[in-house]
Order: sequence, then C-alpha cells, then structure tokens
Amino acid sequence: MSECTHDCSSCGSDCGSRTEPQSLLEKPNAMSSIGKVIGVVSGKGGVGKTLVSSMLAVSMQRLGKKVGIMDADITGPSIPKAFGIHQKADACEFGIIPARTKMGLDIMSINLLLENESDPVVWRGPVIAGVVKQFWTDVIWKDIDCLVVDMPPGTGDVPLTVFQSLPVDGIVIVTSPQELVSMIVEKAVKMAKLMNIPILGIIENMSYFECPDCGKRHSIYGESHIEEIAAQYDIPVLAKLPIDPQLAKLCDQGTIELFEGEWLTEAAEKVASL
Ligand SMILES: Nc1ncnc2c1ncn2[C@@H]1O[C@H](COP(=O)(O)OP(=O)(O)OP(=O)(O)O)[C@@H](O)[C@H]1O
Repeated sequence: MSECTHDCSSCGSDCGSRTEPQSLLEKPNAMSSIGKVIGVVSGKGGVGKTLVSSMLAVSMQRLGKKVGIMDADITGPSIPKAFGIHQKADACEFGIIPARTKMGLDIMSINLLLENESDPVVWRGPVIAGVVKQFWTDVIWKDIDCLVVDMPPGTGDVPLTVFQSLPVDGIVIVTSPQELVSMIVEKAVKMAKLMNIPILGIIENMSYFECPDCGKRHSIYGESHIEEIAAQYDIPVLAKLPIDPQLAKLCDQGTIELFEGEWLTEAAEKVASL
C-alpha cells in the first residue's frame, strides 16, 4: 500500500485511517468542458421524459446556452430520432465526438454506436451502466454550458450509476396526471434525497388538451394534482405541458428543434441560471 495522503475521497484503500467514503465520481474526458449536469427522470415509462428532455435542451439553447444531451436510456434510446439523427458518431484519438443537430446541440446515444439503429440492446445491467459511464469519460463534450441527461425510467442501475459517477447538479422530475403519480414522484424524490442530488422541480406532461376550435382545456388523463404533490414534497412545479399532436408529429419527423411554444422557457431559465 502506498503512503496515506489523508485524501479519502480519491483513495481506494480500505485502511484504518479512512474518515470518509471513496468518491465514485468519474473524470470526464480530458477534452470536455461541461458547466452543469441536469438529470431528467421519471418514475415510470412513457410519460414523455424524452420529449421533455429534448424541449428543455432546445429551450436552453434558445436562451443562448451551448447544450448537450446524453441519452442514458440505453435500452430504449429515442433522443436521436426526435432530432432526426441517423448517422454514426465519429471518433478521434482523444475520444468519441457527439453528433451535432441542425441547430447545434451535441448528442450522444447508444444508437449512434450500433451498426443498425433498430438493433436491440440485450445487455446485462452492469454492461449498460458501463456504457453510461463511457458516455461521460470517453465522449468529448466540448464547451457545453449544460448537459441534459435523459435517464431511463425508474430507479434502477443506470440512474444509480449516473448519480454516483457524474457530478449531477440537479434533477427535473417528469410526470403525467395519473393516479399513481404521487407514489411515483415520491420514489424519485426519495432516490434523489438518498443520493444528495438537488431536485429542481417537477414538469407535468400531458397535463391537458386545449381544443383548437374553442380553446377549452380538457383533462384527458384526469384532473391534475401536481400542485398538491409538489407542495407535499416542497418542490416547485416548473411547467405544465399540454397534449399536443404537433409535438408528437415533430418527434416522429425528427424535427423537435422546430417546436413553437414557451411552455418550458421558465424551466429552462431556472436550469440555465444554476
Ligand atoms: N405532450 C405531448 N403531446 C403529444 N405527444 C406526446 C406528448 N408527450 C409525449 N408524447 C408522445 O408520447 C410518446 C412517448 O413519449 P416519450 O418517448 O417522450 O416518453 P418517455 O417517457 O421518454 O418514454 P420511455 O419511458 O419509453 O423512455 C412519444 O411518441 C411522444 O411523441
């Protein structure tokens, strides 16, 4: 064993002098420069986390920030499709170069590394978690003000890896107005607290549908209880996003960067000002 430096955070030895646990934080690629890291999480699948991650990133870019998106949803990657990216990632001697969207966002996703983007990822948890770490250690995130990490739903291996290995500055929780939402939000809140990660707020997706003819709002998935839930956990509601077929269409066409609307501007300002 080498001589004790008394810097327990970076030392892997389990000696009698240990006063604090070893930090599991990974070093980013030497060529990377990353300002803030924001995780976008949801307790369950299909609530529109990818759509919200994409729109939040675009909204921050519209505020003049340089934004990257790490698609940490390894088994269900959908970020490249939303941005119409089908090419493979490039590499140089220093690391992997993310794909650049039409409007200038940097994107990394497992789909940029697979031979065919429709190939399924049938890997065990530790391998998937290793890939997510490599998206941090091997990818060159150049001059990024804010890196948005689109997490897989739930509280499994990947969120745990991201929270332990990346210096996450805060998370945004995405929900939809459905029955189980309180319990689901509670799980996400508890995980963030357990990992000492600040919760920036909740975004409710598919909150309502606004009739294009008369402007009346309909609560398709039931009345929203997001304010009560947010108050219960003392976290702000950052935005409410309507069900809008136009958004689904833009996602399907790979043109989400062209969305019109200010729903996420306030949330983007809050995240960008961290
Ligand atoms: N507000 C909305 N209005 C219209 N369509 C939406 C809205 N939010 C999400 N969708 C559509 O619902 C589908 C699922 O959304 P998305 O992929 O963002 O969910 P997710 O939570 O990331 O899913 P997963 O858990 O599978 O990763 C997509 O086709 C998306 O375009």
